[in-house]
Amino acid sequence: MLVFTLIFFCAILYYIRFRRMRKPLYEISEVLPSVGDLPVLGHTHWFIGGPEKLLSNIKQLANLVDSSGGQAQIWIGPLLYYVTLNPDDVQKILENCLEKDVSYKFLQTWLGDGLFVAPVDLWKVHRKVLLPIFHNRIIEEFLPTFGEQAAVLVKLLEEQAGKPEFDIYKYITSCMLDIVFETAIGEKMDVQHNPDTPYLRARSCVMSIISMRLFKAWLQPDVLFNLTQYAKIQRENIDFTHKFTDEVIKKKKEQHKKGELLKEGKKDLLELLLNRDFNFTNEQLREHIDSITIAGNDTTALVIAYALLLLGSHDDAQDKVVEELKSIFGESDRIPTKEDLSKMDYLERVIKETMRLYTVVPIIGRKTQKELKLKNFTLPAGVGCAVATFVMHRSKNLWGPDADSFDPDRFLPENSVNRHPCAFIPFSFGSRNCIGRHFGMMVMKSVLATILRSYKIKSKTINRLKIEILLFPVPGHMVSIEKRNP
Ligand code: HEM
Repeated sequence: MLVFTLIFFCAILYYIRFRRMRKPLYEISEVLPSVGDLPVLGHTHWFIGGPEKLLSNIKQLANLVDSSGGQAQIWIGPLLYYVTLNPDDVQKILENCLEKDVSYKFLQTWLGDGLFVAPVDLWKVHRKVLLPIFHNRIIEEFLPTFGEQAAVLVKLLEEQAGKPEFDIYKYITSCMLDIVFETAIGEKMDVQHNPDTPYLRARSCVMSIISMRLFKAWLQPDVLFNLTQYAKIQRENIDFTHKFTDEVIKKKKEQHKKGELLKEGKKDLLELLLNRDFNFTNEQLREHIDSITIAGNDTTALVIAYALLLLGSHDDAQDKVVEELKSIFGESDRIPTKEDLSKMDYLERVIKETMRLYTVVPIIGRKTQKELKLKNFTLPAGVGCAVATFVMHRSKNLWGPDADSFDPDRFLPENSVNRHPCAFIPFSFGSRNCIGRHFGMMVMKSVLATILRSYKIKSKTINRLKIEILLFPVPGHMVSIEKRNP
């Protein structure tokens, strides 16, 4: 009885302390608008269901937020989030809140303190060291790799030419894996010819478990997750992927020490990091390299595949891209150069419009570290901020009544002059934006230009989407292709 009374009192004391520590959150919660919440549950019920249901729930909730003034509080279990669709507030959040939200902790088990998830103090130091290796001048050195791998892709796609529709995403993601591995670590993986390796299986297994955990409330507490078989499977597969990168780093460091790496000419990102005057530990190197190869692969592959789906259902836009490519390349089948890419204005607008309509990183999560003064409220420290880019990118308030339709010319300079800098943020915004955005734009242009010079694409419109960390179409990226110059 005594023990029970003691536990009871301890629990009460803990609860009082917990409430007191979180007093500022409850105070702001009194004034922030709320929509779609239930007593006790808050908004947790909106985040239950499979990946497709989840996306449609989030869209419904966002519509409620939009129609009630564009900002609201969302409670997921004990976590308070502020959601705003107002670009001024989004700009303040992305410029001032550099700490990632707690939901990124599931990625941290894998990527440690890699740039993508690093705590802000460490991130500040490491971002400065990594920034120069993503300079345009360096990315331009990778153009031959982009072109060569895109040519392999075009060759492999021959097996589908003239046949019924197929999922083109698996071809593109293999091509992007080859590009990202060669440019990041100098390894020619040849995934395009060998898509089923133990390393790639391990990688996709970890991705699926993390994605599942992110949206299944009961798998989130470590104590519960560790009781499931997923915990063991995740550990084994993470260890496997870590071992792979560790071995590459060990080999490269030895070559670096012995002076065996080329002094001049093209270098991969890992070599460039070893050349920086900064002593990364092997573990930090692995965390950065893994973050880069993971953040740079599916994102770019998805945008390329969505662009093909959109062009496949908009013949006029596809014809315009092909005309532009003809004016640049004529009959030549050369690999795109820096000058070629700089002339692809219409293709660039197509890519931007694709990223607006299909924002592959649909939500960005940050956390206030200190008080943040917004237009109507001052948020205390410790509030999660959810920036729903995929909702903002289709907002009729920001993009007009035809926000849902495909119109690359929205991105003509004359149509963009009055646009808010945070109305279109597929690569996020502020100092913690995507470090690989120039890499991404160049690789997407190179690969799309190479595919579209060889094939005519046909597709139906996309009507079912799901969220699995990134934004995927439920039926896959189904297209049919025909050779342009058989
Ligand atoms: C279409 C292509 C891409 C899109 C849409 C994209 C989008 C994004 C977004 C939205 C963020 C911020 C995420 C957040 O704050 O939660 C981000 C960060 C990041 N991206 Fe990208 N990305 C793309 C391509 C790439 C590429 C090609 C690389 C590397 C080769 C890359 C590496 C990174 C890294 C390392 C970060 C973390 C940056 C930091 O926290 O300082 N991304 N990306």
